[in-house]
Amino acid sequence: MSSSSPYTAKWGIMACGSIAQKFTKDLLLDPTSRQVKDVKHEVVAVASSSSVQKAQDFVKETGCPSSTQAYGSYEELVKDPKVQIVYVASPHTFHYENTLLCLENGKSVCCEKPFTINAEQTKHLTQVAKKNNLFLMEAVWTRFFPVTLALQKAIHQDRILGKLIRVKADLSKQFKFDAKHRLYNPDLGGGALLDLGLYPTTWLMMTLFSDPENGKSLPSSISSSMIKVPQTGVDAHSVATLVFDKARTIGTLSCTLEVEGLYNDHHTIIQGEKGTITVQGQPYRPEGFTVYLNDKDGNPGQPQKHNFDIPGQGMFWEADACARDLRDGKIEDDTCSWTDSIATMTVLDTVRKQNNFSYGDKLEGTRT
Ligand SMILES: NC(=O)C1=CN([C@@H]2O[C@H](COP(=O)(O)OP(=O)(O)OC[C@H]3O[C@@H](n4cnc5c(N)ncnc54)[C@H](OP(=O)(O)O)[C@@H]3O)[C@@H](O)[C@H]2O)C=CC1
Ligand SMILES: O=C1OC[C@@H](O)[C@H](O)[C@H]1O
Repeated sequence: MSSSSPYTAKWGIMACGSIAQKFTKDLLLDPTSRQVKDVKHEVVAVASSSSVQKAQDFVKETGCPSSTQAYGSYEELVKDPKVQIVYVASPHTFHYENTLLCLENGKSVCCEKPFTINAEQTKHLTQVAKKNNLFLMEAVWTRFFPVTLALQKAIHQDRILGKLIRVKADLSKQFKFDAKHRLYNPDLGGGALLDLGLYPTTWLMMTLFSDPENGKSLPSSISSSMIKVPQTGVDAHSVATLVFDKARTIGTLSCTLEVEGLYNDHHTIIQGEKGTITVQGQPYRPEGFTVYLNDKDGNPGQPQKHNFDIPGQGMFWEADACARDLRDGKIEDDTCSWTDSIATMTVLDTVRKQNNFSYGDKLEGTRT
C-alpha cells in the first residue's frame, strides 16, 4: 500500500437500535467531505440479538453495501474474521458483557457511553484489552469534535482565560415516562445520570480534570443530590459539585429527564481569571463557543463567536480516531483515554453511592 492510501477500518455493528443507525450512516459518509484523507471506514457486518431480519433491514435502511453480512446474534458477529473493530450499541447494562464477548474473540471495540455501569467494570475491560493487545475505547463522541478540541487548546495551551476558576455544565431532556424504556428501566441502566449526566461530567473532565494545573487528579470532593422516579427508582434529576483542590477549581453538573434545556445560549460556562467561555449546541453535539474576555474593569467584553461546521451527525470523528489508532497499533486513544473513562465512571459511581442508587449486585458485578 502506498503511504498516501487511506487506512481502512473494518467495522462490525453490534445492536441495531437508534444510535447504531446514526453511527453507521456517519461511517458510510465519504471522509473527504470532512477533509479526512488518511483513514476510511467499511461496515463489513451488522448483528442484531433480535433477528437476522432486523439486521438485514438495518443494512438496507442505513445504506450499507449489499456485501455487508447480516447476523441474527452477537456471537456470530464476533466470530467473523473480516470484522476488525466492533461498535457496541446495546443499552448500558449490556456494554460490559458485550464488550467482553468482543475482546475475548479477538475484536477491538468502540463501546457506546456510559462505558459500563460502574468504574470496576470499566477497569476490568481495560485489563482484558491490555492482556489481549486489543484496541478499546468508550464512544464519547463529544470529545472528538473540532470545536471541543479547539476549545481545549484555547483554555489549556493558549490559556486565554488565564487560570481556570469554575465550570458549570448541564444536560436536560424531557422524556415521556415509560417504565420499560431504557431511560427509565433499571434493568437497562436507566436514569438521568448515566445517560445524560455523563455529558456534563465529561465537560467538567475535559476542562477541569484535564486542566494542566490539575494534572488529571480525581476531584478532592464530590457532593451531590438526586430525585428519583417513584415508579422505577432511577434518578430523574441529579446534580453534583466537584472540587479539584490541586488547581483550586470547582465544577457543577446537572441533568434531568423531565425538562428540556435551551442550548442556543449555552450548556456549559467556563470561567477563568481573564474571562468566560460559553458553549453552544447540544451538550453531546457542540456547535460553537463564545469567548468574552474581561475589559480593564473586569466586565465581560464583546463576544467573539467560534462556530464549526458538522457535515453529518458528527460521530465520524470518533470513528476516524479509532481507525488511526488501529492503523498505528495503539490499544488506547489519547483523546478518550482509559484514564478519562475510569475517572468519569468513578465520579458517576460516587454520585450514585451518595444517593443510595445501585443497579443491584448482578448488574454491578464483574467477572474477575
Ligand atoms: N452517543 C450518543 O449520542 C448516544 C448514545 N447512546 C447510547 O447507545 C446505547 C443504545 O441506545 P439507543 O440506541 O438509544 O437504544 P435503542 O433502544 O434504540 O437500541 C438499543 C439496541 O440494543 C439491543 N438490545 C440488546 N438487548 C436489549 C434489551 N434487553 N433491551 C433493549 N435493547 C436491547 C437492541 O438491538 P438488537 O435487537 O438489534 O440486538 C436495541 O435495538 C445506550 O447505551 C446509550 O447510552 C444513545 C443515544 C445517543
Ligand atoms: O447519548 C445520548 O445523547 C442524546 C440523548 O438524547 C440520549 O438519550 C443519550 O443516550
